[in-house]
Parts: sequence; structure tokens; C-alpha cells
Amino acid sequence: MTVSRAFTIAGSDSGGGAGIQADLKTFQELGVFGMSAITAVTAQNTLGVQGVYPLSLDALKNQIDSVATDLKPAAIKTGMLFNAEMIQLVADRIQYYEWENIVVDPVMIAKGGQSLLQIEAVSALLTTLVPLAKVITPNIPEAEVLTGMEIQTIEDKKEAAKKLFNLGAKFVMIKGGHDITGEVVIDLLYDGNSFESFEGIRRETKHTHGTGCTFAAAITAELSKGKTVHEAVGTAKEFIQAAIDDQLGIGGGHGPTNHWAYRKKNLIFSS
Ligand SMILES: Nc1ncnc2c1ncn2[C@@H]1O[C@H](COP(=O)(O)OP(=O)(O)O)[C@@H](O)[C@H]1O
Ligand SMILES: Cc1ncc(COP(=O)(O)OP(=O)(O)O)c(N)n1
Repeated sequence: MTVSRAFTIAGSDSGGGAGIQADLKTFQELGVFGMSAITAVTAQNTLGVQGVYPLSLDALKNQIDSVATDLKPAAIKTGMLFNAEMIQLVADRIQYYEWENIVVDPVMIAKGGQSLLQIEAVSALLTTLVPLAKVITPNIPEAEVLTGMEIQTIEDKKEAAKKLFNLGAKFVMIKGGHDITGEVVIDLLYDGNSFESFEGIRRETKHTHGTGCTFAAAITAELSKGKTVHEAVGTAKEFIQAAIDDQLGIGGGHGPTNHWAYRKKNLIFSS
């Protein structure tokens, strides 16, 4: 039996809704063997981030090399990378191992407003990691920081996507969770030629902690199975919609989504 293998390089969320924990849960739910390299440990819950503790560059490199030299991941996701040195190291390792299925989730700020990336690291992200990305998945505020433009209209989103594509990302996915109007939430995928919209039903809920991590992890899991980017995004969209719809309602603030919901829904429909 061959097993699909996905690898996440990201921060740890003690609250379990975002970061490494969300990624590994998503990999598992999509039937993929998950591996991880931790960049930073965060003390975090649904109320916010109480502390950020970056690991050393040596600790990060060792984790990546341990996974790479033995377990051979077929797709790799990057999340919270915290500073320019970590970004440079991750880009270096990706090139060294000639990895191609790279999903870059350019995590910058947690929902509570706390910074998860040093602002001076943005240029490292743009010059070293974006060119290696098969898919980059910014939310609207992240796309604004990466492109230096304000994004309000669909035309703005298209222009931002083109700018990121021109930096070398093969596919650009601009997520629509931060749009404040409409009953439909639209994520826009650009492949260098055309745009495709992936639509979901916008839920009025505060329980959306970790949606970006979970969505990007689902894309990574599907790429590790050999799916195309369009197929992978389609499944990821269904996965995140189910996870938001089937609320857990835990914690006093922005609660986590339900990673088990997609498989539960499919089990119910297939029985
Ligand atoms: N309230 C919501 N209802 C339905 N889907 C949502 C909602 N918020 C976010 N999503 C979806 O979750 C995914 C992550 O989006 P977004 O919130 O923009 O990212 P991030 O968590 O990085 O800020 C996208 O597919 C988006 O469409
Ligand atoms: C450790 C860690 N990594 C990433 C995030 C941000 O996750 P995201 O999916 O963008 O969700 P919100 O934080 O915006 O709810 C995080 N919080 N912690």
C-alpha cells in the first residue's frame, strides 16, 4: 500500500485550531500521512495569542532534514515562518530537496491582531519563497501587504493576483473570508491565464479560527495525492465549508473549526 505524504512547516497553536495542529488534523481527515517541522511555539487560545517562542534555526533545519531524508513528502505547506532567517532557511531547503508541490500560506497576523511574522520579513517572503510556490494562499490583508495595494473590488483582487503570479507563484489563490459583504464568500484562483471563482456560503460566526491554515492544508493534502491544483482547491473548499458549518462552539472567543466535519458528512452521505 502506498500512502500519500504531506509535510507542514509552521507554528504550533496550543489551542489546536490553527498552525501545525490544524494542518495535521486536516491531513489525517483527508487520508494523508502528516509530518511537521515547528518554527515557533505559540501560547494561544480562542481569546488570542499570549506568547510567541521561536525555535532556533538549527532546530528548524534539523526537523526539515529529518523528514526529507527519510519520509519523502509529496507536498509541503508553509505557514507561520516568523522571521526572514527562517524564510531563507525554508527556501534553501526546498531548493536543496528539489520539492515542487509547495503551498505557501503567508501567515502574518492572527485573528486577534497579534503579529506572527516580523514585518521586515515580508521582502524575504516575496523574493525567496513566493517564486518557489506552486500555490500561494493570501487572505485579503495579506495580499495587500504583499502587493502594496489596497484591495476592495474584484478588479483589485485580480490585479493583486497578477502581481503575485509575476513574482513566480504558479497559482495564486486570494481568499475572500475578509470581504465584509455578501451572502457568498468567493475565493479567486489565478493560473496565469484565467481566473476561477470558488464560492461558499458565508456563515455569520465568530468561530473561524484557523480557517486559512485548514484550507491551505487541505490543498496540500490533495496535491500529495497527485490531484491538480484546481481539483485540490475544489476539495479544500468543501472541506473548509463543512468545518465552518458544523460548529464546535468551544472557547470564549474565536473558536476553532470542526476538522472532522467533512469526513462525517461524507460518511453520512455514503451510508
Ligand atoms: N464566515 C465564513 N463563512 C464561510 N466561509 C468562510 C468564512 N470565513 C472564511 N471562510 C473561508 O475560509 C477560507 C479561509 O479564508 P480567510 O478567512 O480569508 O483566511 P484566513 O483564515 O487566512 O484569514 C476561505 O476558503 C474562505 O472563503
Ligand atoms: C501558529 C499559528 N499559525 C497560524 C495562525 C493563523 O491562522 P489562520 O488560519 O490565518 O487563522 P486566524 O489566526 O486568522 O484565525 C495562527 N493563529 N497561529
